[in-house]
Amino acid sequence: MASDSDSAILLELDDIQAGYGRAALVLRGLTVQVPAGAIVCLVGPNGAGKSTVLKVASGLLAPRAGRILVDGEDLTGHGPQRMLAAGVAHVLQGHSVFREMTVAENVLLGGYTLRDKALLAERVSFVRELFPVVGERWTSLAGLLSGGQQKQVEFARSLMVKPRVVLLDEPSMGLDPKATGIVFEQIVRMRDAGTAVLLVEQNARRALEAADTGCVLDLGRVHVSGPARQLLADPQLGELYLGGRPARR
Ligand SMILES: Nc1ncnc2c1ncn2[C@@H]1O[C@H](COP(=O)(O)OP(=O)(O)OP(=O)(O)O)[C@@H](O)[C@H]1O
Repeated sequence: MASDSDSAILLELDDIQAGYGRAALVLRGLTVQVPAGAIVCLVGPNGAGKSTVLKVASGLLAPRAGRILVDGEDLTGHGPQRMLAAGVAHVLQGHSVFREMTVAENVLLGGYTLRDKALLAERVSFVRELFPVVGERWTSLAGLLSGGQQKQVEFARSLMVKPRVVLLDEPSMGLDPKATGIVFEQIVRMRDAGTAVLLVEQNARRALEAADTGCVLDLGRVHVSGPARQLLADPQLGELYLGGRPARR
């Protein structure tokens, strides 16, 4: 029988090997666990395979070996549609709002599979409350919003189907420090509202400050993992992976 701590694992990638075409493997025995209600952050050098981990988790890239478990159910080999139905939503790198559509239209695209009108209305009010700017700019063209606001529209769209875990690929990409701060506050709010988060970020220090757990990727595996605060305080990791020494306390 699973122990309490086992049963709290929502998403598990177990000993994953994955790569592209005939090229060498990118992931070489990678294991990551995302507990329910937690933010797990993957950090590592450029090209370490962080985005590849998310693609495997959402079914965009089939692993060559290893298992993908959602709430203990083995979903290895299933595509994005099945993974989304199981509660795994993927917010891709870059900007994916439709600029010529309104915020409302963008968000509602995320709920197009919801047949139940009452449920759709409930999800709309949930995301409008969680992301106030989405509610305030509901009828605006999405292209008129700032980069950070557009990112929140993407988050809102991904939450329409009430996922259990959201995969976020470089959410701060292209944002200034202030907008980055707001986006990370919203990620914490998503977690506090009950959605687990698996996050990939270049801005490793800022991401680890928001995260519960950090995993450092190197050579296609998780090299070190632990409480995010512990990783932030480790001078060697700071030097190697986090762009310099941690701030003195
Ligand atoms: N669609 C693809 N086809 C072929 N190779 C790819 C593809 N996507 C990524 N790769 C290769 O896989 C490796 C890992 O890429 P990935 O994007 O997962 O790394 P990353 O850690 O997210 O990098 P970055 O921090 O630069 O975004 C790289 O060598 C990259 O060139």
